[in-house]
Amino acid sequence: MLSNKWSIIKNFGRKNITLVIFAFLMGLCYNILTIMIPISIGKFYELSFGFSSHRLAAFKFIPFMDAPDFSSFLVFFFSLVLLRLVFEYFNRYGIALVGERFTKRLREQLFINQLQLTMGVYDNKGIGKYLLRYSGDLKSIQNYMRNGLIRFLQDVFLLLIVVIAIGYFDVYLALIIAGCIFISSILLWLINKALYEVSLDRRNSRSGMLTFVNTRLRGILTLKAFNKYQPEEKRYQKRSDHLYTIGKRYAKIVSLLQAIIPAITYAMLGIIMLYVFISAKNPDKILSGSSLLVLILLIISILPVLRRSLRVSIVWKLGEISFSKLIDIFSLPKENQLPFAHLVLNQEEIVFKDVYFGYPNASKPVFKNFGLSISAKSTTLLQGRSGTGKSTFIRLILKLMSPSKGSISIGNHCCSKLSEKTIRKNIAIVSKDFPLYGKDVYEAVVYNRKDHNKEKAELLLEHLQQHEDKQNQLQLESKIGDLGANLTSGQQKILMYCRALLTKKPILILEEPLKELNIKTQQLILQLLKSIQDQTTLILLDDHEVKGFTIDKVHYL
Ligand SMILES: Nc1ncnc2c1ncn2[C@@H]1O[C@H](COP(=O)(O)OP(=O)(O)OP(=O)(O)O)[C@@H](O)[C@H]1O
Repeated sequence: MLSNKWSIIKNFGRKNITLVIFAFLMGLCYNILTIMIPISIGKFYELSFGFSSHRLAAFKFIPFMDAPDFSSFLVFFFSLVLLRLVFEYFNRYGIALVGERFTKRLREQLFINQLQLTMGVYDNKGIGKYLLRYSGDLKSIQNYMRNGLIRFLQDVFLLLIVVIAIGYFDVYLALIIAGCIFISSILLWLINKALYEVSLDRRNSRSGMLTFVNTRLRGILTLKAFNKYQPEEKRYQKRSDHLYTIGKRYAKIVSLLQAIIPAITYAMLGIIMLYVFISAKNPDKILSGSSLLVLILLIISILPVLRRSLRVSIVWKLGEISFSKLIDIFSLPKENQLPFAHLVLNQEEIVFKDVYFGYPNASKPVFKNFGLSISAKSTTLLQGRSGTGKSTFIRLILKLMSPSKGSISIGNHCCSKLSEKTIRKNIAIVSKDFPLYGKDVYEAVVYNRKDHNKEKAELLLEHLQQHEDKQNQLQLESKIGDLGANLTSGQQKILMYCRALLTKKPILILEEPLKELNIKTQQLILQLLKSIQDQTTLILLDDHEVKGFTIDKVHYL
């Protein structure tokens, strides 16, 4: 759906058609009134000094052009000013709203998209690449929508009607102006092309620096503990120097662009003056005082619009870069492309058949022809030393990763045919690889925050903490810090149990089930597990045997 820029824009346009038409209509009215003001000044000139121009009479269809006296002219003139104010306000507001709505939609899609990317994508480029980014891109895209698209179309339309209005007074002059605009556009398009290359470099270099800082800050404790300030400073400085060099190149081209646009517009005025001077020698072509005044005012009133239109190609180019970045993200592989199915997998056997899995950047696979079957409502221990693949097993069963060969199935359902959400609805986990998440205990253990869940959570938490020291006991309101950083490892483990047990899912996976817990809490947990053993498929992963518990099957990794 979001495969290219135009499909994104069209999609938005379709859903916001009323707003877009409103902004355009307001712009149209505002443009017409902008042109009517210089024309009305010509009328003022006629009324005040008694001149009369047959060319100005061509605009008789405009109400005030017929004004018999100065006072009725003034009434029309002030109505014109007032209407222009109203239309300009609604036009600007409409365009701004289009920009705001467009980026709102994009940033929401971007957020969901980044959450839904497959694990392989994060592993490939580093999670930092997908964090806290894209605000600059969204700004360029907003600018593209507002100034590059809607306002630009409006400006072109205004320029067109002004050139036509000038054509009423003098066809040759209108052609000269149109020619000048055309030549200037080509010249500026060429300069902007050079600017595009530098802009691309500058943006990539800036993005690289953001990722750099992000990674350093995430590892800040190690940096501090091992006194790594100096090498990091040097690396950062190197990147910063590179960005400065690109910045200088960018500044050179932008300065040229900024200086050349006014020069072009003044040169155009010069050409027009030359034309008027030459045509003044031809008695047939002499323009009356009021027509000349209207012409000058028309030309002056379009100068800012002309400048804005000539600058637009950089808005397009920057928007283009940002759009292509976002489209790249939208086209990365995502989870849950398969439909969600309401399946309760409490009677199904879990089977790993000839599973082959290796991490993309690792030299040897973690699993090679790995086979295993786990009966429903049984208790299985997967025992293996560090690095034998316990965490990888969890990732595979949760479909965070998929095997390159072989299959994983739950009952008759092959996991490759089930959406990730369907599978995860049936599995609860206690593992250090899935840290606590939320600002307080309640948020960390309960997903559905309805009142009756709060009571259940409170009771279970109290039960699980009965053997903990008073000062270590947590309340639902206790703050947990970033990913549980404020808590001891024992408290974290208790909350992980609380989170897993509250969901009452048919499959429960426990990595190192008793580690970090005091002896009495270990006994408590074992009792609790025993009480659910006959309704739950329990999978324990540990590097040694788990005592005090009936295990149906042990599988050595
Ligand atoms: N993202 C990754 N990229 C490359 N290799 C990885 C990745 N994650 C794990 N590995 C490698 O895969 C192998 C299995 O790792 P895994 O984390 O599954 O082991 P484990 O049994 O859970 O170990 P531990 O008990 O120490 O957590 C290890 O050799 C590890 O180095």
